[in-house]
Amino acid sequence: NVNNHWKKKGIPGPQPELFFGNMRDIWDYEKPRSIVVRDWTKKYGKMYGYYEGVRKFLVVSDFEILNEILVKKFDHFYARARFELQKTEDGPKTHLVDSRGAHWKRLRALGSHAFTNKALKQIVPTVKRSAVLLVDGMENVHSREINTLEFFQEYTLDVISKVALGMKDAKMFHNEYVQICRDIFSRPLKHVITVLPCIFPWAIDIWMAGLESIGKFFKIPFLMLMENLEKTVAERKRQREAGSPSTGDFIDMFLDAEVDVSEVQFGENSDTARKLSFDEVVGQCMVFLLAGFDTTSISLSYVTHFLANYPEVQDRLREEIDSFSSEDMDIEQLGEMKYMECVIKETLRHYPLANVVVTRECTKSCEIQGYTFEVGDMVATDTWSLHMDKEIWGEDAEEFRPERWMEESSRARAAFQAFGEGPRMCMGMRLAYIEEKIALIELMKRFAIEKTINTNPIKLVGSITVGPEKVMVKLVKRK
Ligand code: HEM
Repeated sequence: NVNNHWKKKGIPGPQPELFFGNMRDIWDYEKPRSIVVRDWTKKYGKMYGYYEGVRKFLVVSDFEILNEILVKKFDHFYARARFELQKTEDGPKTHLVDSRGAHWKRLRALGSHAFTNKALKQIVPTVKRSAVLLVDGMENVHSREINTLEFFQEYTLDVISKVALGMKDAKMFHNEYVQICRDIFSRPLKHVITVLPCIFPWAIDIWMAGLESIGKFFKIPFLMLMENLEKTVAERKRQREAGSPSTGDFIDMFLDAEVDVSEVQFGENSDTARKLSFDEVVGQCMVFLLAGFDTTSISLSYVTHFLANYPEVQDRLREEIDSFSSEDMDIEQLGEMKYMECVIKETLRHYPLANVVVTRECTKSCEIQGYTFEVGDMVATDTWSLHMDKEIWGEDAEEFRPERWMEESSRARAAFQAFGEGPRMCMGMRLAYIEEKIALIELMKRFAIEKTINTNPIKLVGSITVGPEKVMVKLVKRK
């Protein structure tokens, strides 16, 4: 019986049921998987097992073990666990987030062109313009009570549409991608499309082929997005062939990018292409669009929730902002905004919204702290528990206290894993900080954020990420 796997190994965990395993506990959009997993950790400890259908996950929130898996023994765990909807082998359309081994290494190396210091510097003016449009939009709301999440979704999509897809004329609040992206992220695990492959993973390749053909007749948000992106990239290729100059956005960067393959041999399968194929360029754009949209907007909305609840934090942050002349704000100045960084980090410590993506699959057997990991074992990280661990963060771990980041501490840097950890950690972290900082500067220069009767509590929802259903606050114009 596959659902006996953990029991046989002496690993504790919630009792699975036939076929579904523990899936029925974690498949609701209204009861995010990460929160259920965190509650299981309280019951079963820092290492336990559960099942998504017959997919077996070992949940880890022990810092030392996580550090081994994500950093020190990365060469034994260089693959992310396959998502429910992922083919068994990498193919020409496999994108960065899903890819493995040499293929991943090459996509990562080619994608990193988008996040060099030079590239980020060029992005700053675009981000600033989007931030001003954002607060203009907020000012136009009559009641002054707003759901900040909705606004930040418009903002992050505006930024990423412009810097990644070169959509210079994208109109904030009228961007056709917003709804498609919202639909993609609100798909619960509890859907026949995802549940069946968890129960019958051996049929995944047939299932995926079927989905691709059905997708031509039904409006599946993800496939609609891919179709749009394919058209955009094809159009850009045509323009370039006709002699148009580079626009400097991610599409051009990816079409230009080349990598020296001798440096990127990795894993068991080799990959010798130097450039990205058409499908890979489309895949990179999709990954950056989706990864950049949801995470950053959710993170910003949580920040406004805390700022509304902690006026003293808000005052201190505003003091910092006012002490900089924001007209010529560049990357260096943004880097000097230390308190701002503490506020963002402390928020992400409380709400590590993307931990579902921080999974690994064992690719070479090894032993860690007495436990033997076998090839194919899947590890899910419970960042929510790690971030509230009193042994690491102290007795006040559950308090929202940005100052903790300024204090001397023997805590390992890697104890903070909102962006994952190790060679496979988030690629867009620096862009996320830049976007968040610039949005908060513009927002707080213009408004004070106040609590209303609808601010608390926030309800957490999600499947791939965990976000607030909404964050209601009142914006009061500063004199
Ligand atoms: C607050 C905002 C963000 C958070 C909390 C976040 C979090 C994460 C996490 C937890 C992972 C998995 C890391 C791991 O497995 O160790 C990840 C991966 C990734 N993120 Fe982010 N992210 C954010 C913003 C962004 C942005 C703005 C972009 C790009 C535009 C981006 C691009 C990526 C990519 C490409 C990966 C996959 C990396 C790989 O597989 O090699 N992220 N992110």
